[in-house]
Amino acid sequence: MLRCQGQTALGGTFEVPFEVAPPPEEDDSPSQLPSQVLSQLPLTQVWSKAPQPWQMPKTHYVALEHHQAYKENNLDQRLSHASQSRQRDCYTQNHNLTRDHQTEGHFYHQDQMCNADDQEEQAYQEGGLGTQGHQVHPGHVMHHQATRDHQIYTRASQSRQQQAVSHTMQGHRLQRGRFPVQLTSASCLNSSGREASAAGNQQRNASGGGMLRPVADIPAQYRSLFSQFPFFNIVQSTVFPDVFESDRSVVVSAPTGSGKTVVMELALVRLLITRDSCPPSDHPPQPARVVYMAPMKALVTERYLDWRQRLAPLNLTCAEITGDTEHDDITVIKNSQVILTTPEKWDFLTRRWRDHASLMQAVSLLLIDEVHVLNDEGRGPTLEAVVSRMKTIRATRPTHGNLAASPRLRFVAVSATIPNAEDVAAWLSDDPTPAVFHKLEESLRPVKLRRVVLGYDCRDNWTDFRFDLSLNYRLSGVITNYSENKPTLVFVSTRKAAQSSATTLAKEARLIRDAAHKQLLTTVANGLRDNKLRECVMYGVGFHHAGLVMGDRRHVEELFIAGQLPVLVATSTLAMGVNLPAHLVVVKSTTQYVGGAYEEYSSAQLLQMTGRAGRPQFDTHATAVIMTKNKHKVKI
Ligand SMILES: Nc1ncnc2c1ncn2[C@@H]1O[C@H](COP(=O)(O)OP(=O)(O)OP(=O)(O)O)[C@@H](O)[C@H]1O
Repeated sequence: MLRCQGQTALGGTFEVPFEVAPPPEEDDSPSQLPSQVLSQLPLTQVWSKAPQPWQMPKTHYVALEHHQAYKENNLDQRLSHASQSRQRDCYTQNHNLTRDHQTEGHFYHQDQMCNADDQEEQAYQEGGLGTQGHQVHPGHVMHHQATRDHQIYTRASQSRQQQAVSHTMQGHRLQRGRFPVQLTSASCLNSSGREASAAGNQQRNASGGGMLRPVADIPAQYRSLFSQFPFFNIVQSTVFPDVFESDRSVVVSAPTGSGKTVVMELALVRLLITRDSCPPSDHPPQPARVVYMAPMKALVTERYLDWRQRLAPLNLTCAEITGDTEHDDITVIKNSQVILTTPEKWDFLTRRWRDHASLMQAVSLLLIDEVHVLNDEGRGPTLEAVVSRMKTIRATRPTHGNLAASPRLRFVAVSATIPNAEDVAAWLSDDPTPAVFHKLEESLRPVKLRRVVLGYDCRDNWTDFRFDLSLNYRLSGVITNYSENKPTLVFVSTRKAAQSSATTLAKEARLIRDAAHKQLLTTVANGLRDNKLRECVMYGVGFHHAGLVMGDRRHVEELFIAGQLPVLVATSTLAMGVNLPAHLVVVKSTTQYVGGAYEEYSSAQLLQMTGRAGRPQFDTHATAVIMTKNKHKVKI
């Protein structure tokens, strides 16, 4: 009888007895982790990321005696990270693995290793790693092996695993699509309202739900869209069956930075595949169109710039149609397959839709980003009107013989902060095919986020403006304490505050790394139009708000994304979805000036702002610091 030990999220320990099944005699197919073990695991425990020995095919089965070598050599050691194939070689050659001789010279640095005591932290990171694919250490995922008294971790090369998934690794078979990352039961609620346990999840979805789906599951001609990573992350993999393998409308509520753009791209590819699958003779007069709607022009522009480039190889033409663009919008729509717009602009364009009925009826996919604006008193009604009108247009659509050639209008709505995803799904539903919803919890955020709330005194005679000003002088200390010398984004409520905070920081903080850094910043600063911005950038601080000319904004964004601008102070409008991620996010004061008075940020606004913390490509963890009045501290 073996025992698996570990720590729970609440700091307690757990111990689960289990037996290891003997290696399968005849059958080469993987067996499963004993269900009694799974059922006893704490909910917060992210479990193994690679096949356990008892899940491996016979030829991969590793007798426990070989693990004794690990155990004896590593009792007080940090954990070893070995590529799966190397491990197999080691095992079959019965190598004794020593600390410095692991994996035939493939020794991993101490800082890439973890201690069994850090199991929960590591498990969390691995959840992130699994979801990011390349997060903790590019190309590696964790293989988690329990022994009698000690947890031993090994790392398996992700690329090897991918090969295994595609059945090419040394001729051994692992089940396609069953990339071994399991969801914690508390973290996933599907539209049937059931929580799925790790084991239950596997059973629920034998086609691979609960496992990371490889990009190889997408037909080859569309894979270029997902070339940056080998696997869809845990959020994307969870919704994959509903988004990519069905035509139902879907609502996805998932944490900030969890890759919801890819979810929309999966729906887009699904539409292309459906269209491509039918003979050209069956096609209706208008080609199928996709409309992407986001509540902010900045977000639309960002998506347009990205998709224009990435969708071009798929022969898709994108068009950005917002209030800012001045051209014959209808002609532009006719000439494009993907239209990126705001609800307000689409509302305007579709009011007289009967004048261009066939054009509007050709919209087959409506992607709604940041769908939580439905809850916004000002903008919600417009979005609601647009969706209702699109439903009407859908209802009037002539049906062509071949459904694949003339797919129904499908809605895919995503957000990080939609509390009532089920209501939105019900609203988007179509009678024969009700929409599904997925609510994925914060624990699935790829980059773990630490939230710190700092309270400050506000004297009785101070106005909110005065309090806000006083925080300028605290910023430098907060950044020094929490940034780990990594890029920091500071959110403020007004343009004026952005400029004044940046100016104070430029005077107080020491952010220049060396002479070369100074030189680079000076060169960029000299190209900026705004005098104040120029002065600040020289000292490593930028500010960003709608009052700046577009060129200045772009330069500052690029400098920040490149990691050369240590601090960027921005107005809170930048928070929603715009991809300027930082290691540290500071929310300087929780009040904003609206309609002539100060009011507290809503929790959704705070979530959007703090959600910018954590750059999946660079960070395994991130920090968000919220600076507020002492009296408000408890409320946040
Ligand atoms: N499967 C994946 N593996 C690795 N990185 C990924 C994966 N999917 C997405 N990413 C990266 O994660 C980052 C965040 O993605 P995205 O902007 O789509 O998140 P989001 O959920 O829309 O966030 P927000 O709610 O903040 O707008 C991007 O840099 C993207 O390239």
